[in-house]
Amino acid sequence: MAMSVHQLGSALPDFYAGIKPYLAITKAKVVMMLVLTAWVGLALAPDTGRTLVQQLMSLLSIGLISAAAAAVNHVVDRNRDSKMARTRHRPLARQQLCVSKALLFAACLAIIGTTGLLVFSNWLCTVLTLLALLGYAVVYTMFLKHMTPQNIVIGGLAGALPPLLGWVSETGSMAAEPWLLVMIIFAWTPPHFWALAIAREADYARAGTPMLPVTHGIQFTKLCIVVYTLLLSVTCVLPYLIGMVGYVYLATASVLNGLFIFLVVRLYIHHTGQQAMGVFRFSIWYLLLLFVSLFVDRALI
Ligand code: HEM
Ligand SMILES: CC(C)=CCC/C(C)=C/CC/C(C)=C/COP(=O)(O)OP(=O)(O)O
Repeated sequence: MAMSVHQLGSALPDFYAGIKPYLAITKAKVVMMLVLTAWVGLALAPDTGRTLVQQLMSLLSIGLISAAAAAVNHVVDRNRDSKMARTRHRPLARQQLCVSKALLFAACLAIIGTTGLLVFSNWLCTVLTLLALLGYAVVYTMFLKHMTPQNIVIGGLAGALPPLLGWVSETGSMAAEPWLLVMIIFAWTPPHFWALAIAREADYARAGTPMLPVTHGIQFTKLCIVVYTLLLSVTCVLPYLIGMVGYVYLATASVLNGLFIFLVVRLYIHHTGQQAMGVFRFSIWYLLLLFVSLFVDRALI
């Protein structure tokens, strides 16, 4: 029987309430950023004559596998998440979604994503994306995160891989250029995360997670943030130096790096929790604008 407009109007909120917990465990905004960086890797790769549909389906598949990794992270961390103010509202921490449903959802995302990559991309891209999934969901979430304050430095490699995944989805082989983009995200991750960890230090201490500000103190963490931000600024110049991109990128990167260095040095000198959150929020804009500038630069050449 056809549904009336009135019935449809009341069914839609119910449907949304049903899928909301599933959406929440995908870390959708982070995944969108990961897909953007994969897209840039794809756009900068040599043209191999693939169709737009093949390219978009490859990016979608990388996004689905990343979302699966995020869902597993929610399952594994549900008890610790329930002890932290920032994460205690999460569906698994609040027992609003059960483990088996979340794992089934993650498996579906991973299977659809893997099939998508095999059909629309190539085996090397598929294997590397699955390695990134394991790197984040197993190596980082199950082991490193709870073992060492270097957790996010080593585990950060998984989140840094998407530009390489995008490139390889296009070419079927690795090259130095996408590795430079991986290195940029790799160097960006510690300032990105440690700024937040400083602001949320008490939360991490309560959950017993050995994040750097908890184990080595806030002042030392701020020093590490400054060191990684300087390393990031140097790494950012490399794509220009090897002729991969031009002045639009270089100018954008210079302004962004200048601002980032200013903010982290200011944080080092006089610290407030508010400034640490400012650095964290800026880090997200930084990566977004840097990768958009790579894209624009290439489009203008
Ligand atoms: C091991 C590596 C990383 C760690 C530990 C980390 C940690 C975090 C944490 C704890 C948050 C806050 C989430 C919240 O408010 O609940 C966050 C937010 C975010 N991260 Fe990362 N991150 C990492 C890597 C990345 C990577 C590689 C990207 C993208 C390329 C990224 C993009 C973002 C974005 C866009 C947000 C904001 C999300 C929002 O507003 O909901 N992160 N990150
Ligand atoms: C296939 C592929 C590219 C996989 C990468 C997957 C992925 C979602 C990486 C993002 C890294 C991230 C948000 C880490 C935070 O985890 P956390 O547990 O420290 O943060 P939380 O406390 O907010 O959960």
